[in-house]
Amino acid sequence: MVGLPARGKTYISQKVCRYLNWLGITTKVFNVGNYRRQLHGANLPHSFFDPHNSAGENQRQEAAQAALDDMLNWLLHGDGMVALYDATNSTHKRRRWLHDTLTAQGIQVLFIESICQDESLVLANVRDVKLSSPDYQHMDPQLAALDFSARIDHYKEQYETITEQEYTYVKLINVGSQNIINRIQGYLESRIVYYVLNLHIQPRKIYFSRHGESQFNVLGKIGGDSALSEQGQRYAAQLPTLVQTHLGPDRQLTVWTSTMKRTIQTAEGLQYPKLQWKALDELDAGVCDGMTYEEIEEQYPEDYANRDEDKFNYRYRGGESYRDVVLRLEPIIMELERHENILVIGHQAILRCIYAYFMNYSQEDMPYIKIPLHTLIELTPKAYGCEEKRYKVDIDAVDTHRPKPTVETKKPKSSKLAIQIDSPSIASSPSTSVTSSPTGSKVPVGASGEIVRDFMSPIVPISPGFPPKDTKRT
Ligand SMILES: O=P(O)(O)OC[C@H]1O[C@@](CO)(OP(=O)(O)O)[C@@H](O)[C@@H]1O
Repeated sequence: MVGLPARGKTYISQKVCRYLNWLGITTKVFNVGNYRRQLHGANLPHSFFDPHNSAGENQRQEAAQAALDDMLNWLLHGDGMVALYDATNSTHKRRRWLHDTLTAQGIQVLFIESICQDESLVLANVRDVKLSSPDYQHMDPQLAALDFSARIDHYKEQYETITEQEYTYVKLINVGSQNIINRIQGYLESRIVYYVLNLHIQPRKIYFSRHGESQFNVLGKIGGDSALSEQGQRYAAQLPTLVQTHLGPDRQLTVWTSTMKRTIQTAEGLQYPKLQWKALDELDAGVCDGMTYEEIEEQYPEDYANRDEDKFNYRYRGGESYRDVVLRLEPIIMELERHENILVIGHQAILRCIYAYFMNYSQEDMPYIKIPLHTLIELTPKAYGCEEKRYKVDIDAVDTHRPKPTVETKKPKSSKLAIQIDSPSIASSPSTSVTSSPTGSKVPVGASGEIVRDFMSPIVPISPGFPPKDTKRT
């Protein structure tokens, strides 16, 4: 990261970290401020950051070195794939040191610089985030704000924006009003850049609701494309008032559904623009589609046990795993980041994956998150996470949640574990097969006239022709 204090560097680092971990790319943030507090204590006066204070300068370099050592250790000897080095890194000298140390170890470096000239945004960030940091605990907020702006001034004295044309970098100027990218190479860098370009900080709400109870839900059958049950229809009828009550009148909202009957019917009464996404269709249960869990256990006992063993990676025969679903939901995450108020009317597995991204759940816990029927979930993105509220509607519905099996309830482990390690195309176990459905329909218009967006279609094209890069890590 590169930028003056209070330019959203920590926010961006944490978002990128969450996004990459969600995709299965082991990522960690190394925040130099935390090392500085550990080594030299919090509550340091702004003079500590004065570039003419050589003692302070040395101590800051000590913290920077300690963070870099840990980061290198984690990347080279731990399981780290991507690390975010969260500090101001605001001089050519500091960046040269970082760049040379990292590239000498075969680590690919991408600088993300955040520039914000809008003083009101900077002040809001100081007020909302910085004053509650351990640096200013027990301090009068007004004095703390003055101290922090004096700290920013010290950094401004030395600040050098990135001009090093030989480096790979992205500059984010005034939260998306202008972006500059330089020498971006390879898939991972492109993904990260594409992601940060979609981030915004406008206040907004993200709503999730499963479809109303379906006829298959009542029968205990999974998958299918059944219509709503009577109770489900009652939920659909109440949803518009529920949404309006919590969103507020006259507020804009876009409603996303899958292409399946149960979500489309649930959205029917909502008077907002709607969009159907193929990518939001429920996890494809392959040969088990339309069966109850009991029937699956009877007819495919090994598969049943294997799913309990590793639910995230287990791929239904001819269907999908949660891991597959995460990959096909990536464009949805990009679009969710880009948009303002959104209501996603989805399915159990789909909403678990999206919710896990926002609420930072591990891949292991993701398939067991409780997303009950007839409940509206409201997320309000804040500086470093989301605030959550759940509104349960008083209309009975079946409970489709199956808890994580404990050691006692687990079936004996099968010798033929159907685990998919990476992408669908490299599945090797005979009991796994590549899914056919998520390539999805290319039909642009849905049955009821809405636009259907295939999950593979890019929303903003990434410039082609980035030169290929070697196997170095970022
Ligand atoms: O991964 P598990 O826990 O099986 O949950 C996913 C299942 O949830 C269900 C309900 O059991 O979703 P939905 O209500 O959207 O139909 C199934 O269709 C789907 O296979």
